[in-house]
Amino acid sequence: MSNPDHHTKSNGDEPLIVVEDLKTHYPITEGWLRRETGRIRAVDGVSFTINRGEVFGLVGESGCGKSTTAESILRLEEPTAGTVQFDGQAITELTGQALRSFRRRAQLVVQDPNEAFSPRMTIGEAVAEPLRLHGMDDVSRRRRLVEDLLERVGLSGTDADRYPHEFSGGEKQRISIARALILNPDLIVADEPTSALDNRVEADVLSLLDNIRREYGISVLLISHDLDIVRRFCDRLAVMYLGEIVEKGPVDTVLGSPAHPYTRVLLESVPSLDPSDQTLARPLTNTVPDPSDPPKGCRFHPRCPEIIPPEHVTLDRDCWRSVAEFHFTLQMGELPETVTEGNGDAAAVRKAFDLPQPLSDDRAETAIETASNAVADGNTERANSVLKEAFPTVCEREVPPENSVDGKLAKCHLHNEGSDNDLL
Ligand SMILES: Nc1ncnc2c1ncn2[C@@H]1O[C@H](COP(=O)(O)OP(=O)(O)OP(=O)(O)O)[C@@H](O)[C@H]1O
Repeated sequence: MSNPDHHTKSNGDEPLIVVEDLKTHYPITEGWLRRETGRIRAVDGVSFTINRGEVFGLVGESGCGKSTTAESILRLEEPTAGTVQFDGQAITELTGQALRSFRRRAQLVVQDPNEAFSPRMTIGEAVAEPLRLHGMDDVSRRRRLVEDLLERVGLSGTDADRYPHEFSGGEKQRISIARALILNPDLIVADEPTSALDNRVEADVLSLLDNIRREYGISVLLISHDLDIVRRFCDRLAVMYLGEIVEKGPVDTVLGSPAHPYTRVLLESVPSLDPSDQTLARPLTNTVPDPSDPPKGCRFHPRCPEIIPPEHVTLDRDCWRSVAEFHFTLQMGELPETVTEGNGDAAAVRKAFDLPQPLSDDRAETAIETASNAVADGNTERANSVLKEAFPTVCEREVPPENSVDGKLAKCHLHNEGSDNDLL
């Protein structure tokens, strides 16, 4: 691309972006003195790298911290801790000219192109605006660059004189991409770039992004909750849950043979003929915990269909899953409609959770009997404490390390070195 603002891109093999233990917390305040009473731990210790010219995907349910991660990388949010290196420089230390250069080299494409343009500015003016702001005063030169870029994103040079309302959503997103490209960036952050578009246009816009990164060697951070999009367009990805990355690695291996139970839940179906495997793709509980008070140990443990039983428990997998579902459903306050606390019907409690009577493990049976009686007596607090004491799990007790599993990293106790939990 001929661009006077062109900077020399480093061709080193080192990654373009290195994020280390990044934390971005939002304070929760109270009263007119705005006293801090807590913190939303939107991003809570994430590490990953983005290589030059690659598309890196960040996936996870709404609210898991994807946008906050992106905003922290772009310095739109101030990180609470950790570092982000961009081409070897810590972005939080940039000031003056270096900061301006960074702003030019890292561009954002937002979700909704309908909100990205002023209705009073022509498309040409909008696309040229970053050039003007960065000091290029030569109007005809700006115009040439804009026309060239509009053609590259599949529009015509003469479209520069038209206004945003004359374009469809997909065309507007192409124009947003042209605007992001005009300063010859090294990184484009695309935050759910097609969520406001219909499926047909979505594929066109994503193919455009893909072509552009191939043509210009630009890195793309693609944020999406849609695993199909990530599968088609990304080289590597990170899966986020409650402010943490639970699994990361090449797209083929992470989505082809996910190592983390949460990734399996996101994928929804385990490719297996064994129907009991299907239950492993369904979370134990539905509520995503509050990011200001995340669960101890593994943050996914109250929902994890593959939660590890205590060593002394000898139940088979399905039965243990029923016990765990009872335990955490009660803890999260999600009892099914068929269970009425305090109605004296302990059998209904067992039935609702598919807990056979008696269980094959005596200690487990005693605990389940006591806990279901406590629910039937309306004493869920006692039921909770009985279950907590009877079924201690490493998943609740300890924060899992990042374990390497067949070319991916998974933050899960199932893959701890020396663990035979893979057999579960
Ligand atoms: N400016 C803010 N102030 C306070 N809390 C915030 C702010 N921005 C985000 N949050 C909270 O931080 C958490 C992470 O939000 P974030 O938008 O990063 O998640 P996300 O994965 O991008 O979700 P979505 O897909 O819905 O955009 C959420 O609990 C959200 O409510």
